[in-house]
Amino acid sequence: MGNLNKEIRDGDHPDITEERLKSTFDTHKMAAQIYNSQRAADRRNEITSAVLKIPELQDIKPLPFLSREEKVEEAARKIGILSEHLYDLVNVNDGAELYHLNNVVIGGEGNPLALHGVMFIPVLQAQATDEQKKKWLYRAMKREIIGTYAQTEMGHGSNLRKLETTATYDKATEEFVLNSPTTTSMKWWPGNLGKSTNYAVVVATLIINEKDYGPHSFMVQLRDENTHKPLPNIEVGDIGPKMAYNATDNGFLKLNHLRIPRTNMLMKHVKVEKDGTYIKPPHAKMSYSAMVHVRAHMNNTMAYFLASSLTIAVRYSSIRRQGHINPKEPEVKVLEYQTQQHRLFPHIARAYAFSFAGAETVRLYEKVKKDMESGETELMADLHALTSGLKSVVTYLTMQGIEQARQSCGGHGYSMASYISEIYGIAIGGCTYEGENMVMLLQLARYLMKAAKAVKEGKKVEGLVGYLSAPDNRHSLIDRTPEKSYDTYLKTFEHIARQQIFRAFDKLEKMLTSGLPHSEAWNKCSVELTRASRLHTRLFIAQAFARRVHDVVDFHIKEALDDLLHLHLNYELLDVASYALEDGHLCGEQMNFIRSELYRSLGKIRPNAVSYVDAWELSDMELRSVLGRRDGHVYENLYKWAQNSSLNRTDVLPVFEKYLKPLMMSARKNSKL
Ligand SMILES: CCCCCCC/C=C/C(=O)SCCNC(=O)CCNC(=O)[C@H](O)C(C)(C)COP(=O)(O)OP(=O)(O)OC[C@H]1O[C@@H](n2cnc3c(N)ncnc32)[C@H](O)[C@@H]1OP(=O)(O)O
Ligand SMILES: Cc1cc2nc3c(=O)[nH]c(=O)nc-3n(C[C@H](O)[C@H](O)[C@H](O)COP(=O)(O)OP(=O)(O)OC[C@H]3O[C@@H](n4cnc5c(N)ncnc54)[C@H](O)[C@@H]3O)c2cc1C
Repeated sequence: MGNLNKEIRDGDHPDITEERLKSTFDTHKMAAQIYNSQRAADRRNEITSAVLKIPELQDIKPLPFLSREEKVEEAARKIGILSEHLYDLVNVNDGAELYHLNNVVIGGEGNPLALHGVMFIPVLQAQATDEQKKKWLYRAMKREIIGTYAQTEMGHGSNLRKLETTATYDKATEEFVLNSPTTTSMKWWPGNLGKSTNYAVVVATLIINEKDYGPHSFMVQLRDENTHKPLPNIEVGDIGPKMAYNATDNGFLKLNHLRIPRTNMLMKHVKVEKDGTYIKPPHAKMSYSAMVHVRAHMNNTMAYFLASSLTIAVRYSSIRRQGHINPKEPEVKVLEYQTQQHRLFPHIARAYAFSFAGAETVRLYEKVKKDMESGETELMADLHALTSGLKSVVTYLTMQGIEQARQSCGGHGYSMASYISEIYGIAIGGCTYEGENMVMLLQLARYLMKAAKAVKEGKKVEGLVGYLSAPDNRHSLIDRTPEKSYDTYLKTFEHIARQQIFRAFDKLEKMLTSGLPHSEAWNKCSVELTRASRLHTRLFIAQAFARRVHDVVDFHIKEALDDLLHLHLNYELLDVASYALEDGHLCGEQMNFIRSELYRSLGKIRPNAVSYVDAWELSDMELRSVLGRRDGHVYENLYKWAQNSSLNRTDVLPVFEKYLKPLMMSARKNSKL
């Protein structure tokens, strides 16, 4: 039968092997849950193995030792090699496989084609007519052209209706004139816009006969296809170094009365006729599809970032020995400390939860995408609400989890050798891009307030907000049901979300009734509204986790996931319990029950801790972390890693002669006086 944990190898650090031998489940079968099928989990490993056999695809040196220019060049070099070998080597054939290939070979710091795949191609697929697809999409898919999605401006990102870049229709020439009239109207941030791309879908405010029709998408060629020089009337460049993600050239773009043909407006759903007649799309927000595409996939991206940092932290915690629990025994693995377990295990549960919630979200997204093809838009509002809430909650909780992982590695966590700080820097961009988190929570709140209004008017609501119409218990029964019956937990989460949604609703109504204009009342309620959105979203995540565990057939996998779910429900409930204590839904005794269940859960998770993270099957190449090495041999490799520092090239640096020696000489001279 072999070992249940598939990472066990001869020669590994005995402390990590000891952990793996305790596994109660097959880590590769667990990977099938995480990646949604055994086939997908197998393919990931096949792809990793194929990559490991190609020497040119390995990092030239650890990425933290590269300058920004070297990072950009290294990513482009690898993209070139990958493009040559993509099909013959590993036969990569879907988005998830490409994403994995990219993570292994290039990593999260970005590459010249990052936005090309993530937004440029999806926006053309969703918004281009068949004719436009022939012109640009197929060329883009073959990588004959490289594009990006240029929407955000220096002065406006969140409020799309105030974008200053204009696209004014000139009926006489059947052209749009694209113009950035001010400094703040420059496109600012789009990924790969700076140096890599030669095309962009530019989002600009459409003006016809002096009437503002709001943001619309236009295809703009930025650079000559052969020389890569910017075309006339176009100023384009890189916006400079960022907190992380520095292999990507996020850029600026100024358009100076640039003329493009009328047929460069993406017109699958919306049209401007030759005579300037505007034909509305079936749904006003269809042109926001590229953003919804990314938001729908962000749960999985964030789960991946969180899982990466936890793999590093948990593996390291299993070989790091420091201090004693029993003074008569040797120093313990730091993973034995309850505080370490409490710091890490709930985040492991969250990473699993995000990935299960992510799978449900992608399914809904695929359905809505298909519906939209035929002009059917009924589920767009549900999808927008769901992705807005999840995007905000998941990125925020991921940020918390990664930082806990870093701190759990002590001093070495602060070194780039852990690579956690880079993962953190990349991941937290997600709190901002694709809609700043507060802004998106308030989008969900609009949907929740509509549902609350309907319930108050005696109507029944269904779907994601169905629980608002369902019967509610005055008091939670959480400590009065058999173990592993999660319904009472979920009912308590429902109660908490429902109470907060109606609290926000009542506050808003009261202000409106007192005569306050809607936008002012909304602003005065907005903290309460964002709370409602967070609680609704956290309920959805818990439900998605429970649904997945319910559906698992394999006994050992189900049992292991059940333990994680139990931890998740108790930890998350403690985190939001004040809402339920406020109205007496939970009492002090029940809080004690939840706390003791949480501590019991930590103990249950402990023997499988390394196996839970191993099940993500993240190779050393993609983790890029000395602390997170699969074999556990951290210390000797930390020393080797430090040898890469350019400061170690010579024993004495020129700064010694230049500054330090004179400083010390003069100090010595002064002390002799
Ligand atoms: C690993 C690293 C990878 C890095 C890749 C990073 C790539 C990053 C790319 C980007 O960041 S691209 C730029 C992203 N920018 C944003 O996300 C901007 C955020 N702002 C918006 O999306 C919109 O401005 C807004 C906040 C949604 C508001 O839009 P608008 O002003 O037009 O609408 P409202 O008046 O607020 O709402 C009207 C109505 O429309 C509904 N609605 C809005 N969006 C959608 C949608 N996408 N689908 C369906 N419905 C939508 C909204 O709910 C309102 O409905 P009602 O309440 O009136 O019924
Ligand atoms: C790494 C990264 C990659 C990016 N890639 C791209 C890209 O490829 N293409 C692209 O077009 N853009 C890109 N962006 C830009 C990104 O989408 C925007 O920065 C983002 O949407 C936030 O908009 P903003 O910068 O205008 O923030 P602001 O709106 O200025 O936010 C500032 C503060 O104001 C608050 N705020 C704003 N409006 C409201 C409101 N209505 N109610 C309450 N509070 C509000 C926010 O909550 C926040 O606290 C990227 C950004 C980053 C960081």
